[in-house]
Amino acid sequence: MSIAAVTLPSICSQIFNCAFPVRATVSTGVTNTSNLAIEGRNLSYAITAKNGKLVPILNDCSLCIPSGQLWMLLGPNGCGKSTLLKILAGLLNPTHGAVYVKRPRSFVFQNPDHQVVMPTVEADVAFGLGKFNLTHNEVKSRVTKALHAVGMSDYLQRPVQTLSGGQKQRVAIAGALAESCKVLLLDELTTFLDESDQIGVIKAVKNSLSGSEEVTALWVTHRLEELEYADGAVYMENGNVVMHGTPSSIMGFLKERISSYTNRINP
Ligand SMILES: Nc1ncnc2c1ncn2[C@@H]1O[C@H](COP(=O)(O)OP(=O)(O)OP(=O)(O)O)[C@@H](O)[C@H]1O
Repeated sequence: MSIAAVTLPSICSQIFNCAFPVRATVSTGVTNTSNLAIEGRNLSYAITAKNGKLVPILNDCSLCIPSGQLWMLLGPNGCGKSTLLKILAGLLNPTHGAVYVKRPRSFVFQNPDHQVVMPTVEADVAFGLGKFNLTHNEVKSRVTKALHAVGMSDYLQRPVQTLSGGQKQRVAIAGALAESCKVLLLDELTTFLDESDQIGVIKAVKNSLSGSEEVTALWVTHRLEELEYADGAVYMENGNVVMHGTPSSIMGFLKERISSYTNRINP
């Protein structure tokens, strides 16, 4: 499949049955008029090097992700995945372009030991709810529901230091869900996990999207096998969004790439 066949506007119009773009833009972002949870348009990001020169990290990246779906953000080391995710999380400001992400949004970090801060699972998931002025019963109900969504109901009183890496990631995701987060931005959560923890976390994310409230997840990964759990994927190289589409179209494209590379080095 050629890259041109799956450019962003064609994918957006296939998914949403509309032309791209169909919305008003303001200088600080994008006003969303369709059922998109995440939209980035022509996003660029550069840093200023010590010699004062601008070093481009992202070049004119566009993507759109429908509500209620799990999408993967894939690409080789250093292509800009985490930078793009941080822009979507509001942790970095793009040098150019417009971004819309449904609120509240939550960024979950790679290292499971950086995720959990309280002594028990229950206290950790409840931690972020302090700002909402909820009753004790409301807190309890949100914590229970969120832990159920990630398959951790039986761990309510567990000291967090006794959890595996994947269980810590699931507790962190439960914390975001308890806060009624609409968008989960997940940065290479499975990097430090063994295979069973890895699958447990992906399934927990998938399950957390199937509830009544529409939660959307964007998952950064290196692992192609994780694509099978996704509803869609964005593939990046060298600071560019190269392709945006269904997992099978991305997989086909990557297989073609790998086989042409293999043919070149081993004719
Ligand atoms: N603050 C910074 N200063 C200098 N270079 C940076 C900075 N932030 C990112 N970069 C560079 O930008 C490029 C993209 O980094 P980024 O972390 O977004 O890539 P990535 O695709 O997430 O990589 P990985 O898969 O290895 O985590 C890399 O070459 C990185 O070294």
